[in-house]
Amino acid sequence: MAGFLRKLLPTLPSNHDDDDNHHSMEYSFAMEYHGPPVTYDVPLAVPVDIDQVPTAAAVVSASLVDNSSVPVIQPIVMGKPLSKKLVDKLKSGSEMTALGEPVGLSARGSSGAVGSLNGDESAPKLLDAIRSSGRFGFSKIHKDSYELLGSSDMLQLSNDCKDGGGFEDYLSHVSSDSSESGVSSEVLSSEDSKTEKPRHVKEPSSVTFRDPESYDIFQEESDHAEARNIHRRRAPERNVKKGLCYRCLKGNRFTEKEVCIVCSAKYCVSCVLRAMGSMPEGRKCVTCIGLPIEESRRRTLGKCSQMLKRLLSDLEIELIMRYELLCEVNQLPHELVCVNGEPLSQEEMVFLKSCPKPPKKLKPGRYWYDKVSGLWGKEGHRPCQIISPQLNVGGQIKRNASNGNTKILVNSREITEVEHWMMHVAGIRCVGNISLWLSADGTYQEEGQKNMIDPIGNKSGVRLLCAVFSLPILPDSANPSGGEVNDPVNEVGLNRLEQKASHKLFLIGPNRSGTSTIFKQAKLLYNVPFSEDERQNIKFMIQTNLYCYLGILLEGRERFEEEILTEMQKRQSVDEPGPSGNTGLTQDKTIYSIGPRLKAFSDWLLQVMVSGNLEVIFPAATREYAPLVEELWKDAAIQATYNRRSELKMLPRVASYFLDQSVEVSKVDYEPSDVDILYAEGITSSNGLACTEFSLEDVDLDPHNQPGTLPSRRFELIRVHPKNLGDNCKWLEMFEDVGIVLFCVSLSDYDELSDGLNGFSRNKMLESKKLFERVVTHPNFEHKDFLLILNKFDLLEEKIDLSPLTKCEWFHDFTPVVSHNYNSRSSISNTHSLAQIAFHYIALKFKTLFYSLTGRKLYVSSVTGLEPDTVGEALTYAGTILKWDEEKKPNYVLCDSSYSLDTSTS
Ligand SMILES: Nc1nc2c(ncn2[C@@H]2O[C@H](COP(=O)(O)OP(=O)(O)OP(=O)(O)O)[C@@H](O)[C@H]2O)c(=O)[nH]1
Ligand SMILES: [Ca+2]
Repeated sequence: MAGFLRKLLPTLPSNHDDDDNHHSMEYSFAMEYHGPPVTYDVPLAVPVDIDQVPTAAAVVSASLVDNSSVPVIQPIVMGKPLSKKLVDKLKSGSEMTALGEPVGLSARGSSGAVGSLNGDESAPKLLDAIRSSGRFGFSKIHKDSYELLGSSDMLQLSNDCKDGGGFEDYLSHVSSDSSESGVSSEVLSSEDSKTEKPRHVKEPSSVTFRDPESYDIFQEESDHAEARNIHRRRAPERNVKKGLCYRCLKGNRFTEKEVCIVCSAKYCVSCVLRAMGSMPEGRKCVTCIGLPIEESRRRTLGKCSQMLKRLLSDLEIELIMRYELLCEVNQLPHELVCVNGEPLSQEEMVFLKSCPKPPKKLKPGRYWYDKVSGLWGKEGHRPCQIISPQLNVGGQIKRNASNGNTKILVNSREITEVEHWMMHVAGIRCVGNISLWLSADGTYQEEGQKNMIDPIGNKSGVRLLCAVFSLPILPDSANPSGGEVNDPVNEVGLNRLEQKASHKLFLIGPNRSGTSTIFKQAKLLYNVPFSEDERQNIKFMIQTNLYCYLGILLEGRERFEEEILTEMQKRQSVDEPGPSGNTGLTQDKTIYSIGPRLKAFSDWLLQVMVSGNLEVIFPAATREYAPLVEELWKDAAIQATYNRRSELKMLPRVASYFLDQSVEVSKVDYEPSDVDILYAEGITSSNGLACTEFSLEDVDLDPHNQPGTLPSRRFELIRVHPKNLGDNCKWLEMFEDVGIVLFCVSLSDYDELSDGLNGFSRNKMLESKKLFERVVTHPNFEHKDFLLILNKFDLLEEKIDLSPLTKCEWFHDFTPVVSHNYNSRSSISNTHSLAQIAFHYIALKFKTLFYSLTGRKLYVSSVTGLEPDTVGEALTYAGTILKWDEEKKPNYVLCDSSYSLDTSTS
């Protein structure tokens, strides 16, 4: 509208003055008079006070437009390709009157359709697409909607213009307009077109009346200064009630809608094509054409909704999505990306984006870049990817770029704790004040030294870590590019973690509380297969454990044998005092005695165990010793020892499960079953960290919902062994983005002693409590939900009758009122067993403790890790808690997911 005013009042200051100078202006200006004084009255030219000129205010609310019959002057938007009808009219030279349809020229320079054909590298492709499509039209569009130019029309038109010599100028005029000031409400005026009108084009009238319904949105011309900074310009905010279509103001939040990538206006299926036109820059309201996109929508570029796909043909969609991705105005503004403290120049941005491995999902922001290794991350954060090294972009990397505090310098940058931990896990031990060089091929080198340290990407444990922490994976010999291709862990881990918004469940508990059992149970429960690698590891672990169990048996055997021999000697000395020279060798034999061959094996095995080398020797030695295991197991002495296994404190409960099938298990070709895997002690990866993903159907908070109709959510279960958390659990800080902490405590701990260092042992429940306190109070978990898993309920049931709970001093006030019905379990009355009462008591102890530490509520589950049901219930519970959390937060999700909502309407 300001443009319109300008035509009437040529003296108005205009931000197009520069451009206007190119054109022959037919205005006359009054000059200041310098001549002699005059005697007659001079007619006064009163300066125009702009504020006094009556103008119609722009309609702000679309609701006013909706049902009014007032003719509305609509700004003409230049970003629209000419409609077929219009082109015909232009060619035939027919009168252009008040048009019942929107008018536009595809002439917005680099941002419009024609413009992108001129300037864009993709231009040939786009042209080809248009050419090969022959007559290209939005065939599916209803009624009087817009049509994209057919190829011949478009070429014809531009030829026409070239002949006339004016259209090109016109294009450049408009394009400089759009890039400098970006005015989207330019009015095609008689003055503008007088000198540059295309040959066959009749002069359009200066005021164009249009269908009041064609646009709801008005944009005021931005003021001059503001307009020069294209990135600060935004489409105006509009007050449309949530859920309504911005054009027809109908619908609700479940109505399928398409969103403008600039102003986030949402349009329903019947309005979207009218509101967005032919989309020369992708999905933008026509009034938003030429404006930079809303950065938060960058990730949705090129991702078309189902709704649009139904309205348009595949080819049209493809083209629009390509415009959306490639047109210049939608590109990330280079100066908004800062690398090592310096904003990028246009050239640097091109450099960065066209290198072999450009940063993925680049957004405006501040980044650091290690040119030597190619590591790339957000300023103040750990590395998040590896891009091509040696790019000449940004400034020099700073020591504190990633805000590390390890005193370990890698390529002049102080690395973060998580990187330090990774190096630690990878076997690169380094402590304070060391400076390393990490080259792009993944080798470390100490500054000033020649020897290389192995590429750390090689180790599978490290890869897993990288995946869990979304760290980039350094290249290694098998995968020199370090890329994601052919990299299963990275593929499955890193990428998936990034893509799916999965909730992280963080499982932790003291040694032997059963976290690995629960982890494995979850995998079995949700059918997450164990990888070949994992199976192999588990097999080796089971076999190694078997030798350990055998060792414990053999040690027991020795003890039992000695006991009997001492007994016998005592008896002998009592029976026949005096020198005992004539007692035969046969008398030394007991039921616990073994032959020399097995004795030699036994001695060797026990020696190995004492030296702590069991894991080094096995499973490699399995082939060699398998026959001996069979012989040993079948030996009467071993069987006799095994029968007294309850006296062997060292022998874990699960041992008998594996010992019973020791012949099978010891074989080279042994394949562990699911139950074997579940019962196996220890977990696959040596660093005690494991993660798995699974889906859970959404927990039903609404009782009216049909079962099975709920969407499922992705969960990621991460299990960490406390021994890998360092002193005072300092590594916990790396698990900042977990959704909920599952803290596992074994209920059977209460009467057990830990085998503490230096012979100092403590009650295990108190140890568990200590770790619980440490984790709960860790600053990282300040606002996290905690679900306490009280595990091994079966063991509690087993022993509570024999061993009172008060054996643990923390539980000194446990005085259950055992009801009279307690012993008659069949009684219908709702009596709790002593174990259940104890469970509730322990749960309350932890809840009280948690509340005193955090002021929040602790959730508790009773679990038997070896039984799938209880584990499943606990995990579902964790999911429900997370869901409650989401419900508590304002619901942005529904509105923003309007792309994907596939609920059909009208
Ligand atoms: N009876 C019974 N045993 C269980 C239960 N959960 C785990 N266990 C056993 O307890 C032992 C320790 O369990 P893990 O899952 O290995 O414990 P952890 O927390 O991983 O501890 P680490 O062994 O130190 O890694 C294993 O022998 C399990 O089979 C349970 O609910 N009931
Ligand atoms: Ca274990």
